[in-house]
Amino acid sequence: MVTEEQLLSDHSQDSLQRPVREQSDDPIVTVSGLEKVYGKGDDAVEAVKGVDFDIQPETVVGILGHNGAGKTTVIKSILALIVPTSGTVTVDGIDVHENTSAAYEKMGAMLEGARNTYWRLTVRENLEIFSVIAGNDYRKNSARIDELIAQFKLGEKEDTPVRELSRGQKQKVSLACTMVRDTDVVFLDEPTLGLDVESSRKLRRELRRLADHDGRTVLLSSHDMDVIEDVCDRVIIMNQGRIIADDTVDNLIELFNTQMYEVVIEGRLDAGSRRQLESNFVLKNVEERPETTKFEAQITGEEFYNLVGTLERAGVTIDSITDLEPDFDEIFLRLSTDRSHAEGVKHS
Ligand SMILES: Nc1ncnc2c1ncn2[C@@H]1O[C@H](COP(=O)(O)OP(=O)(O)OP(=O)(O)O)[C@@H](O)[C@H]1O
Repeated sequence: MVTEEQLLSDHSQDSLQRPVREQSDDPIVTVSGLEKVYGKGDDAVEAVKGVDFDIQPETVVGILGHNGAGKTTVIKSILALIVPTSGTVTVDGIDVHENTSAAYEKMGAMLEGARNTYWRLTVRENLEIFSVIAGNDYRKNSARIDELIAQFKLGEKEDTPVRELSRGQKQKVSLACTMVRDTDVVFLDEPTLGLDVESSRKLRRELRRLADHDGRTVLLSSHDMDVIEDVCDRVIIMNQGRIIADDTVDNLIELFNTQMYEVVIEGRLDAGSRRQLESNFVLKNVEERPETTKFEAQITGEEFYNLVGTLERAGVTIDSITDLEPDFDEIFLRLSTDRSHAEGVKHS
C-alpha cells in the first residue's frame, strides 16, 4: 500500500516537463465495478456499491454528494490510497492497483487542502521542496516556480512562512505545490474551501485554464455549487454509495429548467379549477393575494401547453407564467433527495 505522502511526493520524473500525451479520445481515467466495504460482519459499511465511469482527457469533472455518499472512497480508490473490495481503476491505461508507481507519474492530488504544505517554510521554499520531491532540481525549475507564484498572485508573500498566511493564501500555496508536479490528471478535494468570493473566482478561472490551456484532466470534489457550475464540464452525483446522476452541467440544468413555473392568475382559484389542475400537475406554494393568486406548477417540458390549456378551460385569467430556473444548488438537492430523477440523468 502506498501512502498519501508518497502520492503527493512521487519522485519518479527526471524533469518537470510533462511528456506530451498522445492525442486520443480514449478515457484517461476508467473506474469499473468499484465496490468498497469497510469493516466486517455487523460493523461492515458498504461505502461504494458498484460505481462505473470514465473521464475523457482535458475535462473537468466534479464529484458531488452529501456527507458519507462515498466520494472520498472513490477518489482514494482511484489514487490507490485504499484497496477496493472489487473493481478496477486505470489511469491512462495503467491499472492503479497493479502498477501504482507508474500510475502516480500521471496523477497529482490535493487532498487535505492547506494541510499538504510545510507551514514553517516560506511559500517559495514550499514550492522548491515540492519540486525536489518531484525529482526536479529546483534551481533549474525556478522559472516554473516563478510562474506559479505569479499565477497564484503570491509574489508579495513568497518569503513569508506559510503558517503566517490567510486560509485562502494557504489554499493557493497548496494548489501551487500540487501543480509543481506537472501531471496529466489532478485530483482536488474542495479546492475553494475557505476562500473569499474574489479568491474563489480567480481560482475557478485557474482550474478552467488547467484543462483548456494546459491540457490537464481535473477531478474535483466540492460542496460549492458555484464551483461546479462555473468550472466543471461534467458532474457525477453520488448518493449512498451509488452514482445517481452523471451528465454535463448544461444538460442537468436544462433537464430541470422547464419543470417549475410560477403562475399568477387574476382573482381566486376556485375549488373545481384547483382540483382540475392538481389532477394534472404538482401544485406548490399556493398564495392568495387580495387581487391575484400565485402558485408554482411542476411539469415536464411538453406539458407547458397543457398547463395553459387547463387554466383557460377552467376560465382562469392568466396574469403571468414565469419559468423558474433552478440554480445548481437546487438541482443537486432535488437529485440527491429524490431517487426518481436518477434514471433519466445518466449519460451513456
Ligand atoms: N475507514 C473507514 N472505516 C469505516 N467506514 C468508513 C471509513 N471511511 C469511510 N467510511 C464510511 O463509508 C461511507 C462513505 O464515506 P466517504 O468518506 O467515502 O464519503 P464522502 O462522500 O466522501 O463524505 P464527506 O462529504 O463527508 O467527505 C460513510 O458511511 C463512512 O462513514
